Amino acid sequence: MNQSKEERILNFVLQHAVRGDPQSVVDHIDKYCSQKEWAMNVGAEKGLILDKTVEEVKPSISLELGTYCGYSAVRIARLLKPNAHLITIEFNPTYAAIAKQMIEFAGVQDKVKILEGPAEEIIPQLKKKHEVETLDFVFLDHWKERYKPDTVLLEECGLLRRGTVLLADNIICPGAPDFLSYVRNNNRFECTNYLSHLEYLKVEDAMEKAVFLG
Ligand SMILES: O=C(NCCO)c1cc(-c2ccc(F)cc2)cc(O)c1O
Ligand SMILES: [Mg+2]
Repeated sequence: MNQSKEERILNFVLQHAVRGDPQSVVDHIDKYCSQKEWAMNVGAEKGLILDKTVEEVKPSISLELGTYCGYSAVRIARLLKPNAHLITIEFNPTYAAIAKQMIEFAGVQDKVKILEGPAEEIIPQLKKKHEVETLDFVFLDHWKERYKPDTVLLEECGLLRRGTVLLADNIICPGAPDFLSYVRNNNRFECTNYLSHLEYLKVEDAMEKAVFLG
């Protein structure tokens, strides 16, 4: 049976990257996806914005919406302090299976918990089932039409606290217009826009940081 693009990305990493080295895994995914097949990883340029945000926040508990192949989960986990954790939610079971192997190969499996299913079902379970109090950092990179409803859901579930930082990918391409107007017109969020480019291309894209003010 023919391999999927995501399996080809994973195999390239397994064959060429250094096991237990998250930077090597990140670099090899970027190498494959810039030279062979485009894929929707956040990529190196927007990845630097993600890195700077994680380094600034120093989160103890982070949530990622949209795992895909695990690129940004590995990217975030490599920067986490000891005993800090990332929960990443992926709707697509095939992607989740690839990401699990990617995260284990990178050696960050003790810092990352992958939860499979729709975010709108899992978010309400985070407090009781996954012992989350409040979130320090949220990376939004799943279905763009879910950014706004899931942000509202995070707030309704009491998962945001004063200073929780949301960082959203793809604000221009594909775009998340209802999310953008929601956070920018809501006086409980302090927003900053970071202009960049779509992963592996010259196409414009941006990330939006929205700090919850409580
Ligand atoms: O849908 C996305 N993510 C959720 C997947 O479950 C996504 C899409 C694109 C993209 C696709 C097609 C195109 F033509 C341009 C952009 C880029 C991204 O960074 C993304 O995160
Ligand atoms: Mg994205």
